[in-house]
Amino acid sequence: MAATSVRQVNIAIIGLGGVGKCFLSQLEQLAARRPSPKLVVTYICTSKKALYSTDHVAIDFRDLPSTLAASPHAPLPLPKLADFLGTSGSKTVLVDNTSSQDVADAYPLFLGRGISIVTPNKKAFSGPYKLWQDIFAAAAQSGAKVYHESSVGAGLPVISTLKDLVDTGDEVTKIEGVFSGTMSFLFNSFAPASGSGGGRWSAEVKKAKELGYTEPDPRDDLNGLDVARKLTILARLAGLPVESPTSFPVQSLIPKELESAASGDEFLEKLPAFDAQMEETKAEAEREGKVVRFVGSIDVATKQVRVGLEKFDLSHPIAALKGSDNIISFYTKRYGSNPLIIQGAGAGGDVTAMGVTSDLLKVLSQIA
Ligand SMILES: NC(=O)C1=CN([C@@H]2O[C@H](COP(=O)(O)OP(=O)(O)OC[C@H]3O[C@@H](n4cnc5c(N)ncnc54)[C@H](OP(=O)(O)O)[C@@H]3O)[C@@H](O)[C@H]2O)C=CC1
Ligand SMILES: N[C@@H](CC=O)C(=O)O
Ligand code: NA
Repeated sequence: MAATSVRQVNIAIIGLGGVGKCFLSQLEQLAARRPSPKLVVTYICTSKKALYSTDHVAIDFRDLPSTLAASPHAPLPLPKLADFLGTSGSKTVLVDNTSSQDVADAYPLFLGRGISIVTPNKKAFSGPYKLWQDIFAAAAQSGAKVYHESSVGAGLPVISTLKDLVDTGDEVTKIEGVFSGTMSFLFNSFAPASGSGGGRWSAEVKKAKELGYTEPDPRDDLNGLDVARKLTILARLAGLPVESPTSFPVQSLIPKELESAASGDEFLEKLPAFDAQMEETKAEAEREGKVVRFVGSIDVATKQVRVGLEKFDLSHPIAALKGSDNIISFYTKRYGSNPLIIQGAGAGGDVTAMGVTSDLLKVLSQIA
């Protein structure tokens, strides 16, 4: 019997933080379970260091991040990286585990060179509408694939579900819910529906960062921009050409006095002095027998997108969420008045990396 040939796909990884490390561990397990195609990691970098060799030899990533810290290489500039990956002679998938706008802006370049992309980074898909168009045009032209499931709801099947609804001809009329793992965690612990417990707002923010739920700079969660980015992505997939995440009303929870904080660390240090503001927001809802939660909605017919605080009865499913759970309801013509609902952890390294790894599997099934 003839031996089965083992095809090879090269993998390049940018970003090795909370999500990147979990992705690497899932990749190792995947490679062990599935001998074909052979997955060869040829490039890994953080913002400071890179591991690669000019002859595209497989990187042994078992001793990371210490080997990476000891590497003499700085990351390749992105156009050089596109050359390096585009000339390897093998199909290549770039995994962007950063929240970098620069890396996101280079997606059309990579895709145009035939390099597929999987990523939890929201910046490319929620940036200027022109970038969105360039990304999908470059992919269509070269045949490279681009998947970003974890850019909304972490590993929850939010994007794939919305694409399936649209691609099968359903009409999405409204999307609403809790889209931030950080905001969900903060309000579920600061203002639980049970009424008991509830730590100080600033302490809960610190905890959310330690648990790996927040953006690298937690102000990007608290100013509502992270949710606005997710709604921009979903609105575009539902057919609304939203120009940017700042083109609709977004409520910020950053105290006015801290808007000019020089860094995320300075912001966290000064936040305890403003706990009374969130205590008042919580108390106001309690006086009405409700809890406050941070939500978003897209009304496709009226083209209205909004992000901010709302009060909910204690019996409402949004009031009863736990931990970092997201809940996302899709109202469509087919589903009528009972929406299709997706609920579960919406932040955290492992669940986010799961979305990235499953995107990689989708790409492999099409290119290898
Ligand atoms: N954490 C979560 O629950 C979720 C995260 N996401 C998204 O996943 C992505 C990663 O998040 P997370 O792992 O938590 O973030 P981290 O801050 O933990 O890690 C980011 C990594 O990216 C690297 N990096 C940043 N900029 C660059 C650059 N220009 N070139 C190379 N490397 C760079 C950083 O390197 P260095 O260490 O040198 O700075 C670091 O290794 C983000 O886009 C986030 O929005 C999506 C859903 C959920
Ligand atoms: N910071 C984000 C991470 C996932 O997108 C969140 O809290 O939801
Ligand atoms: Na998702």
